[in-house]
Amino acid sequence: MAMIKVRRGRAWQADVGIIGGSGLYDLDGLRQVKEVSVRTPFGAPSDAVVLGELDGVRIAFLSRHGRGHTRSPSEINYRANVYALKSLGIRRLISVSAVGSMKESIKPGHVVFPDQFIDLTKQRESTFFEGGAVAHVAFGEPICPSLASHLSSAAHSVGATAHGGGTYVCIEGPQFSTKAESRLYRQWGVSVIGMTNLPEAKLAREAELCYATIALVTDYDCWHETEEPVTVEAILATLRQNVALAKRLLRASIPSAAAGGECACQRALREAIVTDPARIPAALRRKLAVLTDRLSPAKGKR
Ligand SMILES: CSC[C@H]1O[C@H](OP(=O)(O)O)[C@H](O)[C@@H]1O
Ligand SMILES: Nc1ncnc2[nH]cnc12
Repeated sequence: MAMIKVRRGRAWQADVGIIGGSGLYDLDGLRQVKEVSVRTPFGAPSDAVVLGELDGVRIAFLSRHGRGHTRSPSEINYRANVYALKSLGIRRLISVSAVGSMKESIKPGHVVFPDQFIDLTKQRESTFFEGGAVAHVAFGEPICPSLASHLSSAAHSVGATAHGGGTYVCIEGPQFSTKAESRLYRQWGVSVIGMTNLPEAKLAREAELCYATIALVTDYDCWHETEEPVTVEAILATLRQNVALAKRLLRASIPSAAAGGECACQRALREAIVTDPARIPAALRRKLAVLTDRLSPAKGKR
């Protein structure tokens, strides 16, 4: 396996990053595949990044929990994952995730493209900016509407039953919710429940990446009166049927997603860093360079 330390001299540039969640540990149809073990100043990503070409688009694929599913949602180093993909040059990041449904009409086997989040996590590192550099990015629209619309169009073309929009409540886990919690989230009007996407979306925004999620519905959590409460066994059984669909959907969406123009997500840091640059220690500036290089006067502040 190639070992690369990616900082400024980027050896291989990808267009689109994909983070595969539960059940999606690889991609079909990738050509000229190589694996790279990316080191980041935030530690090690969940696994090696798989690089390759899919229908002419350069892809960087990372398994969120690691191949073999070795990291729980609380143990995933989201910062290293997003930083590693950013350092490979991607501008768009597609997440694929298993979720529970919080509405009767959203059935196991369906696909949801959430556009909002509620954060109930408790112990996640969800910013790159700390220790002497402070940034506050806008997060009112946490999902890139343009990327989500490419995914949603592709969903129809591959025959998926898809729901556009909806709120994803992100719990800490790894335990599933209690019935009281599940009923409460339903009162909040959320559409789906999961344990991973919120820190990733925050970090993607700080990394100026367009981010959108393909949420594969696997269960009705534990609120449903007549369905069995969620179990891992049931989730994996539904995923076995759905992963092929998710792969087809990815393949159908990637060419148009990659061809999309620049959008506001890719300028998220422009007005966000409040710290006086003269006060940011040189070592921290180097650590953040992959994220902030574009903003330095030499590269032209857009
Ligand atoms: C294995 S079921 C619970 C697990 O699945 C989801 O993960 P991901 O978003 O990576 O597909 C959920 O958030 C839990 O981590
Ligand atoms: N019911 C559920 N709760 C949390 N995460 C999930 N991932 C898939 N189903 C889930």
